[in-house]
Amino acid sequence: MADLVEIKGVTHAYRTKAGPLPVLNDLTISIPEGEFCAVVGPSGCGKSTLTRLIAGLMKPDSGEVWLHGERVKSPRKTVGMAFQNPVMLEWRTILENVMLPLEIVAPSMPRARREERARQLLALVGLSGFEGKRPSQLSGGMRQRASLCRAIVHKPEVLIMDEPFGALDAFTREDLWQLMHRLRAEEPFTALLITHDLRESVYLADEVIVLSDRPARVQYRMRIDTPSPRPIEMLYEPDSVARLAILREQIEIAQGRSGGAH
Ligand SMILES: Nc1ncnc2c1ncn2[C@@H]1O[C@H](COP(=O)(O)OP(=O)(O)OP(=O)(O)O)[C@@H](O)[C@H]1O
Repeated sequence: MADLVEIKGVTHAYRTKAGPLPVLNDLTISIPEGEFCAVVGPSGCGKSTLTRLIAGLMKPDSGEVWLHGERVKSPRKTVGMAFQNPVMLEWRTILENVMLPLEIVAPSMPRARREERARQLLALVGLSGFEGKRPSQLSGGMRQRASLCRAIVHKPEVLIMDEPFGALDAFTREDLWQLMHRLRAEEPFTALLITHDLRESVYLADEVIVLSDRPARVQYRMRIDTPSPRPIEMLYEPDSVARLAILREQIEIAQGRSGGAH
């Protein structure tokens, strides 16, 4: 069976005043249904560009993007997205923010059902009692929890996350990592996570993909077969420490900084 997300030989360059800026170079990545894929790579190598291509917000110069066996040619309503700074509408309550994708994807769903679904997810992430608050009344971590609910409320084909935990303090970040595993157990999804945090990639992903410097190509892949949910202590085990060392070295190679001393 075809994988849920298929990126086949994608090459792309931005047109800039200074001429073409090649960002992706014959990139091929597949994510099977229900898997969690993390993409790491040097700053500016083209990771966010990849998320825009999957969401159908841009078309590649060559190559193909497929979702659920359908070629992506225009923006997809059925993709869930979460970013570093969640864009929440201040004039709507948290509950109404979370319900938003359902209004777009399932406009005929009765309001009571949309509300029930949003409340159920908010309870799952520990935000019961905050449904009526405005986004500015929540902490950064709470806003990110709500934004994750909004990203999965409509059961998206794929959940795309671009540095969603990057702006949070270390403790809140680890809390949210654990929450991701709980969410996966309750609400199975297929995910692509862009991150600069190697520990995050090892703790969360079934496969970690290291991209080379721009124009990005797949430089290295690592499978992590530890079943989800994973205890946070996993990160301190020798297997994880060894994986982190390999990934770190791969990033150094991608940045052209490896002296081969490791
Ligand atoms: N619309 C655009 N027009 C021209 N150049 C762009 C555009 N969007 C991104 N770029 C450039 O393309 C390159 C890749 O950008 P992209 O945001 O995909 O990288 P990234 O890996 O996500 O970066 P970071 O890790 O810093 O978030 C960068 O050099 C960026 O400046």
